This record gives sequence, structure tokens and C-alpha cells, in this order.
Amino acid sequence: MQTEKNTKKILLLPGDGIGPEVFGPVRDILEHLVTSGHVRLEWEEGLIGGIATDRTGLPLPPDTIEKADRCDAVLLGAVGGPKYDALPYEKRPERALLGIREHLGAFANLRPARLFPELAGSSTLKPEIISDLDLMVVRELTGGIYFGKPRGIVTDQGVRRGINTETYTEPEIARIMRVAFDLARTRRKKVTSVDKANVLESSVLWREVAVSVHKEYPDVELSHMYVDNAAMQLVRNPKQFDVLVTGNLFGDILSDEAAQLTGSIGMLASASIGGKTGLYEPIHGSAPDIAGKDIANPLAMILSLALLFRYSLQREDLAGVLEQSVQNVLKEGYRTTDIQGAGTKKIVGTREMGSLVFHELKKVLENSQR
Ligand SMILES: NC(=O)c1ccc[n+]([C@@H]2O[C@H](COP(=O)([O-])OP(=O)(O)OC[C@H]3O[C@@H](n4cnc5c(N)ncnc54)[C@H](O)[C@@H]3O)[C@@H](O)[C@H]2O)c1
Ligand SMILES: CC(C)[C@H](C(=O)O)[C@@H](O)C(=O)O
Ligand SMILES: [Mg+2]
Repeated sequence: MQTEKNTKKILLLPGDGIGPEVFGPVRDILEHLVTSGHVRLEWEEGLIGGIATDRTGLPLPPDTIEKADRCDAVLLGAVGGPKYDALPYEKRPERALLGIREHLGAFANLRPARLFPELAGSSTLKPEIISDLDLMVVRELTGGIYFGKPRGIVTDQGVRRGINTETYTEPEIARIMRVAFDLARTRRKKVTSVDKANVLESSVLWREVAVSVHKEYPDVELSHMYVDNAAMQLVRNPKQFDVLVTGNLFGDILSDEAAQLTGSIGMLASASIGGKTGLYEPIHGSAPDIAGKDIANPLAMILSLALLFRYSLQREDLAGVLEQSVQNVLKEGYRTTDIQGAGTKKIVGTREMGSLVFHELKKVLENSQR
């Protein structure tokens, strides 16, 4: 095990709904890693989303931005909820999420869909379709229709019109392509670029830039797929994919689909990198339908912390320890309700699952020191 020379700092933003619930084990894990001397780390907490609006009037208060700016990485739970759905766009919790991604310059969102073998019987897909699944969705995160202008709702001669703009510049496409090709080099060397180039000019440019950046990566295979076909292929034969690179909106949709291949959306972590500070969050939302019931799956949150160790703190060893701890708990047959299926020995709640992983982590660390 390595130890850190300098103390690193991370910002914890639990957010709304199940966010604070799935965050439960995070502090215990961090505390233990620090007190046992495995990492030199400090953390502070901040407000984001609906809870920030409730307490400060703003979904992304300046205090949160200031804290993020002094940190090496940000770990976020989830934002949003029905209470805030009627707010104007600028005040909505989701706006804060886009705001912090944009502020940090975190343009490359990595969403790894890897099936733990123990969960082959938990997905709604047949085990033979998903066994050994290991694909990476690389989603462009700070551009596209999420940020394009003009946007808004205007009234034209008494008729209301909602407007959003899908727009990508050549440099925006080139940099996300490089992230995808670089990642593919560490994997199975296959990139599938997903677009809608049969209809959208932004996708025509996307494809052209993909082809041109590919010339720097002759050792990586590049193919193109229309997004409607990609959505179908993901459930027909997902193992054909290694790295899928796509724009903001397509990536949002395809990654929820990919999550279900791994058993549940409660399993899929994400890393948003490329800017000054990495942002780590599960891909799921605040799940108002199950919030407060102690049934949410905390594993995507814990696996997001693993990604933080991997990509922002360069601690592959600790990322591996966390992933191993999750796997060991699954191997013992513990499941939250969303991943119950073949191999389940006991259904546990959010808190119990978190504490099982925490105790397993202590064991894995002890064994690694022997
Ligand atoms: N990154 C984020 O903060 C983020 C992401 C997506 C949605 N949202 C927001 O969350 C709110 C709810 O959105 P939604 O319902 O479309 O998406 P959601 O991801 O919150 O929930 C979708 C479904 O998945 C289930 N689910 C989600 N996470 C789970 C977990 N960890 N364990 C078990 N089941 C889980 C939920 O119960 C629900 O049935 C909205 O306000 C939305 O804008 C936030
Ligand atoms: C809540 C929403 C703004 C967000 C997105 O669309 O990026 C979410 O769905 C996600 O996948 O992180
Ligand atoms: Mg989403």
C-alpha cells in the first residue's frame, strides 16, 4: 500500500432524497482509511440541490463553489425531488448539478458498466447476454443540448414555444474523442461513437471529428452507430461494446440503460474528469419513490468513491480495495431489494449494506498488509 505525501482534500455533497442515505458509509470508510494511515485526507461538507435552496435560497450556493475550488475532488450523492419540480430552471436542483459540472470543467463523464459475476442472475436480461459485461460509456458532459443557446420558452403570436439547441464545436468533440481513445488503449481497444448523423448536423460534425482524431490512434478500432440502433444493440448484444463515446443527452439515456445490464441503476458509478477537479457521483437520482425507507442501494455511491481514488487521487490500490470489498459482500449473498435474484442469501437495507462493505473493507486492508 502507498501512503500520501501531501494531505488531499475532498468535498462531500450528499444532496437530496436518497443522496444522504447512500452517503452513510462514505464517512466511516474515509475515517478508517485516514486513521489506519492508508491515506492523508481531509474532507468538508457542502450543500447542493433542493436542500441548498431550502437553506440558502440557491441550489448551488457560492460557499459550495468556494469549497469545491479548494478541494482535490468532489463526491456528490444526488439532487432533485418533486418538491422542487415547479421551480424555474435556474432555481432547480438539476441546474446546480449542471452548474458544478460546468464550473469544474468536468467535460468527460465516465460511466463504467461492469457486471459483478455475482449479479448475473439479478439483471432483467438473460445471464448469457450479460455475463462478463464490461463496457464504458464516455459521455460528453458540459456541452450539447444541455447547454446550447438559444434555450427557453418564448411566446410567439400567442403560441408558446419551448426551445433547446444541440450544438458542438470541433474542439469539444475532439477532446472527448481523445478521452475515449486513450481509455480504449487501456482496455480492449474498441471505440463505438454514437450519434444521429443521419439527421443532425451536430452529429455530422461529431462523426467527422471522430474520424479525424482517430488518425492519432491507429491501434484503436473505431466504428459509428446511430443512437436508436445503439439503444437496441445494448439490450440485444451488449458485449459487442468496449468504449461507447457520445454526446450529453444520448449518454444520459444510454447510461441508464447500461446500468440495468449490471443489475440495477443502484450499481452504476461515474467519474467526471478533464477539468481542474474531478466530480464523482452515482448515475442514479434522488429516487423520491424510495427515499427515507432505508432500501436504496448504496453500492453505486461507494463505487463512485472508488473512482475518486482511481482518477483524482491516483490511488488505484484503494480503488481496488473498495471494489473488492463490494464484490466480497455480494459473494456472501447480501443484496438490497433492487439486486435480489439468484444467489441472494439475505436482503438488507441501505444502512446494513453500507456497514457490511465497511467491515469487509477493514478485512481486505488487514489482509493486504500481511
Ligand atoms: N445525478 C443526480 O443527482 C440525478 C440523476 C438522475 C435524476 N436526478 C433527479 O432525481 C429525481 C428522480 O428522478 P428519476 O426518478 O427519474 O430517477 P432516479 O434515478 O432517481 O430513479 C429512477 C428509478 O430507479 C430507482 N433507483 C434509483 N437509485 C436507486 C438506488 N440507489 N437503489 C435502488 N433503486 C434506485 C428509483 O427508486 C426509481 O424507481 C429527479 O428530480 C431527477 O431530476 C438526479
Ligand atoms: C439530473 C440530471 C440533470 C442528470 C443529467 O441529465 O445529467 C442526471 O440524469 C444524470 O444522469 O446525472
Ligand atoms: Mg441521467
